[in-house]
Amino acid sequence: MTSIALTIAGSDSGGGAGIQADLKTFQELGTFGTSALTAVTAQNTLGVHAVQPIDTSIVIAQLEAILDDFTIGAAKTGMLFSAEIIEAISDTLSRYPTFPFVIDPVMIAKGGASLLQQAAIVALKERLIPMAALLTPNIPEAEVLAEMPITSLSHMEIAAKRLLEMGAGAVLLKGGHREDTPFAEDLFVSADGERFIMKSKRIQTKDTHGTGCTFAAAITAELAKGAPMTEAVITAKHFIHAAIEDGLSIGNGHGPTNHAAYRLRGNRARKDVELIEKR
Ligand SMILES: Nc1ncnc2c1ncn2[C@@H]1O[C@H](COP(=O)(O)OP(=O)(O)O)[C@@H](O)[C@H]1O
Ligand SMILES: Cc1ncc(COP(=O)(O)OP(=O)(O)O)c(N)n1
Repeated sequence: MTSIALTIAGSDSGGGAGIQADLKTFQELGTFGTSALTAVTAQNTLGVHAVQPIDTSIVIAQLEAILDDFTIGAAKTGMLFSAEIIEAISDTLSRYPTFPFVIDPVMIAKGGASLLQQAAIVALKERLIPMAALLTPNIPEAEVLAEMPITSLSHMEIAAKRLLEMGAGAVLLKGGHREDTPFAEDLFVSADGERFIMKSKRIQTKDTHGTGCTFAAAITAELAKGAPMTEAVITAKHFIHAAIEDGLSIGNGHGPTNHAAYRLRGNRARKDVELIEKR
């Protein structure tokens, strides 16, 4: 049976992040990708030049077209831009059968451009996070949502707990932005009381455009295929590690991660580059 995944996100004309990264990742992990576009960005490896949100009626129409026809195995969100778009997504999804829903609370692009209006943060917290099977903030996003600074693993623990209290089924707090460790350490906690850390070496590279989108899309693809949440996030960590390690040095800024790397390695984790630490 074909597993179908859905991304609700913005377009990155440069192809490294956003809808493009999500669809490539869905394909690489053997799922059929569908998409509802929330915004168009004129973007490349150097930054975002322009942003045009999609009219909410068109966001709703895209979701209805997909959900009226397909059985979605899992979905994710990326760039959502405005409170109006978030509310439209929440209202529309509420009218359909549920599926595992991954919220990647995208706020700011690598070059500093805003991908979420300040006024949309309340809508994100109140309307979308309670619908999430998994919330995947990076450190700056978790700092905004949990309203606290995060500079250590113990801060991550406190913030993740606060985010769980907002109603998500689980939180994967990504540690890529940590400066106090040579590791890329992500903390997973769930409302069911599960907790573990996924730890890999930090790769020295500038080619990390789209890491967050790709990671959340890989989790979504695995969930769409029916993997339990824990297995989905572990497989996705291997996927993103390979994608960063074999990152593409194209363009003049931060090159994109290599979505094909995990498949080219035979869809297997390499023990020498990845350590999963369960506590
Ligand atoms: N330099 C790196 N080396 C290895 N893994 C990394 C590196 N940077 C980020 N990661 C991993 O990539 C994933 C995305 O993380 P992060 O960079 O924190 O998110 P975002 O792209 O949303 O800012 C996480 O699993 C993180 O640990
Ligand atoms: C259209 C669009 N959506 C999301 C992002 C942010 O992507 P992310 O994976 O967090 O990667 P960086 O921007 O940090 O490289 C984006 N840039 N564009």
